[in-house]
Amino acid sequence: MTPIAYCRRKARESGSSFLAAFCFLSAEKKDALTVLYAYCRELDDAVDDCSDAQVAKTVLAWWRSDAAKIFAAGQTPEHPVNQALQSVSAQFALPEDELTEIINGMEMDLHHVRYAEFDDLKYYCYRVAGVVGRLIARILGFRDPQTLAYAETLGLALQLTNIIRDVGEDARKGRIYLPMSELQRFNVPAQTILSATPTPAFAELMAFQIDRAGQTYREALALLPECDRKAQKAGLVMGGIYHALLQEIRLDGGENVLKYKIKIPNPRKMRLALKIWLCGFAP
Ligand SMILES: CC(C)=CCC/C(C)=C/CC/C(C)=C/COP(=O)(O)OP(=O)(O)O
Repeated sequence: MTPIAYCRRKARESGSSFLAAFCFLSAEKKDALTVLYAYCRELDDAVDDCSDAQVAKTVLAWWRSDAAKIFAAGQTPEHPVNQALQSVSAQFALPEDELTEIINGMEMDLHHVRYAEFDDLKYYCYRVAGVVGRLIARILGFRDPQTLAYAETLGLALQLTNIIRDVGEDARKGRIYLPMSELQRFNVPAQTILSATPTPAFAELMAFQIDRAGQTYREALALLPECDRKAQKAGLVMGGIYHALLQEIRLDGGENVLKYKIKIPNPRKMRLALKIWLCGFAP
């Protein structure tokens, strides 16, 4: 199997919310985003598949050394995803530090099961999603460098939405991403989340989290220069799909994230993608 065929299969099998956004792109950009997606997915799976943090650390160290070969003259990485990324990085001038920052983010996840302040959580989000946004923006193309700031902020909005949607699932793994200072401010003991027993205080905490994530989409969009709107359309579709997910969570009452994972059905995702591609996205 060729490296790109491997990445396509990996992306297809993931059933990600974002693949609908790739449909309207040229084959070249679609393949590049598929390779970047496969890289993020492989790293995520590598960590998730290890029940022991020490083993996960070793696996990530292997990925770090194999990914370094992408940028080392005359070297070929061993993993098919890194091999595919070698061509994509050269073609779209992807910076090494942004690609390795994603590995740093995954590693952070092994040590941090709690974040004290929102700024600590934001730093994690930058590493696992902000840089992904920047890399996506580089593949899609831009004229104004401020587009990178837009993409980084949209990455934060998406990651905050993901954290909100997955509060219950993460709690079952003993993880709470919501900042501890905010749990205290809203009088929500960690045990409420870990034992999945919604309370009025938890509902208020979630309403605050949902509002802030919504505000982050608006901040991101305000940063996108007009001249790059067309080139960045596929990223806007990704943002639109996740923004619709945030609205669903809000309409569902917010606190139900403790009980089940809210999803947008595939046909609605495709309709949304087409609508945003044709008419734009205004959160
Ligand atoms: C410019 C731009 C587009 C910025 C966004 C950057 C970006 C895609 C960040 C990833 C954040 C995220 C929530 C990943 C989950 O993916 P998943 O496939 O696990 O999601 P799923 O669980 O909803 O399918």
